[in-house]
Amino acid sequence: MKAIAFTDVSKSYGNVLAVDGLDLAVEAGQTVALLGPNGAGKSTSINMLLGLLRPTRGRIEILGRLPEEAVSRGEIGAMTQSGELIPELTVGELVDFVRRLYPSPLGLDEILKTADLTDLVRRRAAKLSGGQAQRVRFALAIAGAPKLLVLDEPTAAMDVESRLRFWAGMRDYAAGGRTVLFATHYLEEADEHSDRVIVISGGRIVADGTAAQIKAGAGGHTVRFVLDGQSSTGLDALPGVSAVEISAGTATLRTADPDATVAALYRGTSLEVRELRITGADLEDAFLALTREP
Ligand SMILES: Nc1ncnc2c1ncn2[C@@H]1O[C@H](COP(=O)(O)OP(=O)(O)OP(=O)(O)O)[C@@H](O)[C@H]1O
Repeated sequence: MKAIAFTDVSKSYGNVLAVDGLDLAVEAGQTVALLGPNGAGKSTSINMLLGLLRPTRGRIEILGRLPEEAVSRGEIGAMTQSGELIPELTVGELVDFVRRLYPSPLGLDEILKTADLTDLVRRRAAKLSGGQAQRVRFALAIAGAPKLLVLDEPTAAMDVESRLRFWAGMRDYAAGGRTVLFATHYLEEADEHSDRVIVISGGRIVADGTAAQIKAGAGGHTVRFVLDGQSSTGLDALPGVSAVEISAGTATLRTADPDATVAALYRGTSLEVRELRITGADLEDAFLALTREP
């Protein structure tokens, strides 16, 4: 049984097609990053997965059930982009209150430790910083020991320190064989904290694999050098080159064979090449290549 199964799922808002025929299967135990630019359809997909929105077409199953059923059985924990905390309650009261609503919750101490809130247990919610409040939302999401944890841009309000603590907690939680799906704009988070990256753009999946596979699929390497005012004519015909961009006097060549490209650049052109740099494609290059508007 799959943890998440989308079969030909679409969602329209009036005449805006937000999600366009999504097919997606996630095995139990995977940690999946959902990556995409603004408006790609990430939140819409997550809200359908949580049973908060119904698809216009297609079918969604979570752990073999309809999303609403999985939610009502406490099998999905979620951290969405909104969600008010009750300001008068302390962190400890709030977490304990929510965990008691579930049939087989995690222990209070375990939740507080996983979300790194032990030192804040007596702090009132009204006095929490943005990053601390996000860690409380994370604690509430894991309180019922859900088999599937869904996080929509979980680190949006967090500083670097809070992010590190948050990801350590998420990894602890996932390590117990649970399934995690998180949406993010941060490529490095997808790279570091997931074992599968799904890139969506315009409501469709445009790439699906490990971060390494997606990087490799983006055209291998980048050769950059300072071109200044010299002509860029012919750069796109150099061996291996699949794309050329000129920006602020710098030429960026995407190439499958950086050695051949550089050799031809020196031997086959009369350009004065300065500050040459060769890099492997990173996830950001891949992401931009995959989600560029046609
Ligand atoms: N309630 C709504 N009514 C009308 N259009 C909507 C609604 N919610 C989302 N949309 C549109 O659907 C598309 C997908 O939006 P969605 O919020 O799912 O994207 P996203 O990938 O989560 O974006 P972001 O990264 O900005 O949160 C966008 O074009 C958006 O404007």
